[in-house]
Amino acid sequence: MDKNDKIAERIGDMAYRALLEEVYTSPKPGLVDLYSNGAHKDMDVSTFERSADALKPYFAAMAQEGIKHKDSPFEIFSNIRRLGIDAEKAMYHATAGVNTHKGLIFNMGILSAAVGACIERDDTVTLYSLMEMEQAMVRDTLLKEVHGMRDFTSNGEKNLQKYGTMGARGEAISGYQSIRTISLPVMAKGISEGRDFNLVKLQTLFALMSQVDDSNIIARHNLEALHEVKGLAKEFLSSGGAYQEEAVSILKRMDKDFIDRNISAGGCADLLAVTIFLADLLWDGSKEFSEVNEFDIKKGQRPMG
Ligand SMILES: CC(C)(COP(=O)(O)OP(=O)(O)OC[C@H]1O[C@@H](n2cnc3c(N)ncnc32)[C@H](O[C@H]2O[C@H](COP(=O)(O)OP(=O)(O)OP(=O)(O)O)[C@@H](O)[C@H]2O)[C@@H]1O)[C@@H](O)C(=O)NCCC(=O)NCCS
Ligand SMILES: Nc1ncnc2[nH]cnc12
Repeated sequence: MDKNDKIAERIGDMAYRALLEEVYTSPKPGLVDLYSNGAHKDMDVSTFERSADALKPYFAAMAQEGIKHKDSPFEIFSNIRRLGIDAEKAMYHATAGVNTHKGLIFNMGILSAAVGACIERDDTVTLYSLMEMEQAMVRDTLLKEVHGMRDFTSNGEKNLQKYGTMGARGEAISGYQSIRTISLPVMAKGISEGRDFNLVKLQTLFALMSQVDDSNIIARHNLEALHEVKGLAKEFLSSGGAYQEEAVSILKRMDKDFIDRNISAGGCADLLAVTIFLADLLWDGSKEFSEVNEFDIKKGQRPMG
């Protein structure tokens, strides 16, 4: 295995671990975790584990595409879209037809490829260089697709037509603004304060739920439900969030409520997984996050231990 294969494999492994770190975060109201299947009758933790196993080689293959075509971002994106379709098929095969990570494949696939391209081009990756590469890869193509959309079949497409919300595509088009401005700073602060990582991940999830237009909530309900969930998340955060003494009992009660009402913030769960991946990739744990803007891939160095 040559150097590039090793880097691609390491990126795939980091993506894989981020998927497991996300689903193991507990208790996540309405979502699958170690205590409950949330508002999902068709999946549990083992479904996500099987899906993550199946997807790992595809994230590595997408990183390889980034490495191979570092100077032609358009080519990277068109190549990984084909891989993305194959990854979706592998996901459905591993889960017996359940959609665990369709949206995640899109966003983690794009970023895995962008990481590969940055490392091949610069021997390192920063948040800035990563998002610059990602924008060169996807922005024009996705903007054209969204503006030229005529048939609205998927949940996200129906949401776009009905409400103008952009969902997973919107995150990619914006250079993952929700992650750059909401979740990554919360996660980095929690890690640098030495807090329990499960609580840091819960705090990060709620920061996302308080602001993100989650397609899953909209598709299952409407904008009113989305605004209600954002309000509940804001309330939870303002009473101390995941770091308050009563956090777990509050979240378990909220889980029952979300299950009864079929509320699931699958999009925010995806963004949590991507945030974990980026925190692992970009932050070596030695400095305050705000000071850090040049990162090497630290072989084996992981903020989460
Ligand atoms: C570009 C696609 C993602 C198009 O998909 P779609 O048109 O459906 O667009 P969205 O609805 O916006 O996104 C689909 C999934 O993305 C996640 N998501 C939702 N909101 C956001 C957001 N604001 N930011 C980021 N990501 C978001 C979410 O995925 C997760 O939830 C799914 C599991 O939950 P569940 O409720 O069970 O979902 P369903 O089974 O659909 O509902 P039920 O029937 O159960 O009620 C799971 O997918 C998680 O990942 C949204 O569901 C993409 O699909 C596409 O076009 N792919 C083609 C290949 C490609 O372009 N690849 C690029 C390179 S890899
Ligand atoms: N833990 C989870 N539960 C439900 N949907 C999800 N989508 C991504 N992660 C999820």
